[in-house]
Amino acid sequence: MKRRPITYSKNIFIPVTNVCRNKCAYCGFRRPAEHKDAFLMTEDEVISILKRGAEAGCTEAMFAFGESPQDNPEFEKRFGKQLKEAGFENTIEYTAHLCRLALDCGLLPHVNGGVLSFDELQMLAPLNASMGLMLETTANVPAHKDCPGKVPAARLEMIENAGQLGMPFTTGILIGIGETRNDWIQSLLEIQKLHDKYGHIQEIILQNYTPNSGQANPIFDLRPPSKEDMVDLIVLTKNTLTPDISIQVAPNLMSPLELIQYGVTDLGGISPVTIDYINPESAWPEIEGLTNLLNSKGYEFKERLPVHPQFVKKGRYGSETKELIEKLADADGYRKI
Ligand SMILES: O=c1nc2n(C[C@H](O)[C@H](O)[C@H](O)CO)c3cc(O)ccc3cc-2c(=O)[nH]1
Ligand SMILES: C[C@H]1O[C@@H](n2cnc3c(N)ncnc32)[C@H](O)[C@@H]1O
Ligand code: MET
Ligand code: SF4
Repeated sequence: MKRRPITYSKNIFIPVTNVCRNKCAYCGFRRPAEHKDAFLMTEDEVISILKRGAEAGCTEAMFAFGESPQDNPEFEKRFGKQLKEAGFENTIEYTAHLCRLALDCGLLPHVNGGVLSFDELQMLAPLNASMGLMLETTANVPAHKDCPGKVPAARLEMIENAGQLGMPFTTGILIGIGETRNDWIQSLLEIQKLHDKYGHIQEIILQNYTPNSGQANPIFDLRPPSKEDMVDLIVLTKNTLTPDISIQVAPNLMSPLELIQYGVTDLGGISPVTIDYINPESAWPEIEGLTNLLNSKGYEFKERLPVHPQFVKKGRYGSETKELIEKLADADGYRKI
């Protein structure tokens, strides 16, 4: 029997702001608003990355950034003026504008800005090919101390809201953060439950916690998963979720060659242009080399859009992305070559 292809999306990563209301112990991306390296990207900075992405043939602009930065008065003090002068009340309004710029440059937005309210989701949904939020885990782990946005119920609620809005959605679980194996199963079951209700989950990311030098918080209860842990998780996922949900691992965090045979179907966003701002020391593999390697092992490696083929074929994505998706997709819903 012919295997289904392994897919990926050629993307750019736009980290709109690294200020965040949460303090995840594993995160090396966040900076306190008063820190010298805290930033809110300017429109010109974003445009410059968008242009480089378009030139390199990317189709996805992934906006991943700190959650509700304006909850922090220091953020308002330092960046409020920059936002207001650009004409925006808050980061989400600004992100909507950046999504429009991405579409103008020929790139399809995928926003993951942490927990968003229903109204915020509703504002961004038409401008996105798909959206995302990692569930992380259904467990209350110490690594999520002082993280209002990592309360499992808040995350599940947003994933449910995205389902009500009909958005193709990426979620996932992060392992090695103090959870148990039973928590993996509970997390998978909650994700499947929402998918049974709304049919909107396009992929589940199985992310292995990876230490990096940016971590500002004291590290407790964190353990980088072994290859064996990831294999167990992949097999569990394959046996728990319906097969219409892609199983994604990040090829810069663990060698995909040793994992794909267990049921991985997707390698997520790979960028020829930007680094992975979440794990900056973990370089992206080069796409051509990875393609040859996978082909030599008998796998087809196929480029998709940030919205998975079955949703492309159903016309299910943000209304304002329709024209570009129709231009970029082939008859099977993959990227046209
Ligand atoms: O480069 C990254 N891409 C991440 N992506 C993007 C992902 O790799 C792809 O862009 C999606 O498959 C959409 O095509 C995420 C997307 C989400 O919706 C939620 C979480 C992530 C996490 C990461 C990440 O840590 N690094
Ligand atoms: C964007 C996503 O990146 C994940 N994330 C955050 N920090 C790390 C890390 N050190 N290693 C692996 N994944 C991480 C979280 O799951 C978040 O939701
Ligand atoms: N801060 C958000 C979250 O952790 C988005 C990804 S991390 C920059 O959910
Ligand atoms: S992982 Fe996301 S939510 Fe957690 S501190 Fe980092 S930026 Fe904030």
